[in-house]
Amino acid sequence: MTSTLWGDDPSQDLIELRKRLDEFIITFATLNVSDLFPILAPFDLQGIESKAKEQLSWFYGVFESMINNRRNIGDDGKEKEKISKDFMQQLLELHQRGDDNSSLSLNEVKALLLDLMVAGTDTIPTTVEWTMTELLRHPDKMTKLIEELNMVVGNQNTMEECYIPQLVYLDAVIKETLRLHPVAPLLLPHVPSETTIIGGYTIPKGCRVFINAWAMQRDLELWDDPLRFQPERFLETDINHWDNNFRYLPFGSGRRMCVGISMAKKMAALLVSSLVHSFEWRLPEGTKLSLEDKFGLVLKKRESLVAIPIARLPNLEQYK
Ligand code: HEM
Repeated sequence: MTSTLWGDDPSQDLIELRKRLDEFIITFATLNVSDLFPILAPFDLQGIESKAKEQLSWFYGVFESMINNRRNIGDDGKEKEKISKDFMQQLLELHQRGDDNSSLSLNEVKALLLDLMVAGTDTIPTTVEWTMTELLRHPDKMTKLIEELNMVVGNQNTMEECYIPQLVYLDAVIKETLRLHPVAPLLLPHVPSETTIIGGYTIPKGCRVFINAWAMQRDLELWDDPLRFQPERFLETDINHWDNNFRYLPFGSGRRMCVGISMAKKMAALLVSSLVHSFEWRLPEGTKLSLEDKFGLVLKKRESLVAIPIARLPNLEQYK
């Protein structure tokens, strides 16, 4: 994720960055009484606001020093070429554009970098972990996926991105996992800019609205046998995250839906398919798979999945 955002900046301590990000996500997801009783907000009773400000200023300091490093890179062709494609460079170009309609302030650049780090870091590994858990719980679905991988990729090749469009069962497996285990179960809070009436309920301007996608995606009135892991349901119909019937919302909907969908779908598909194509997976003796989750900004497994990989490909060279 960080290499997509700002390439390989050797001045960054990635372990420290990851630790700080985990702490920031916890602060971000902590229930704040001021959100429920805005009159209490000035007192910051739990100290969440001051902590968040401190954490933000640490991240913004890191981004500022990276941006300054960028500015010090001269017109040396090689260096310029290396940084030209990363996200930070694209944002800085928008910052330097200087036209009022589309240029970004430096604070907006820093906020967007942090936004993408928070949104893109835990979501994909969590989706992969839930997918592998469901496949291990359902050996018949795992076998079907292995058969598809054998047919499309074959065991003489290594899984690569170019095979993804042909892996339709894999796509259905990931969609079904996101139906049962949406990583953002309540999406992100939305705030209407106008008072609206929806289904007879008045939603006042400025109030905070949470959408319970988790419950909608398990609703008996909307899905057949909703608690069953059944990827085939996505092969038989064309339910998709962009359709407008609002029963399947793993990436949200409308103008504020996830901006990372295409990266997320490709990375999750590449990771799951590489794991399943290259290895046979077994659970350690006596382990029972748990589906318990842990509520937070991202809906993670309560207990991490532990599984043992056994090489499946005939040629050990393929693992290098
Ligand atoms: C499987 C992985 C992912 C899932 C399930 C997911 C899901 C979501 C959901 C549900 C929202 C809130 C939408 C709403 O409230 O209507 C969201 C927002 C967002 N996501 Fe993702 N996401 C994933 C990966 C990513 C990645 C990899 C990135 C970045 C590269 C990303 C960037 C964002 C951003 C920036 C927003 C905020 C959009 C806005 O408020 O305008 N997401 N995502």
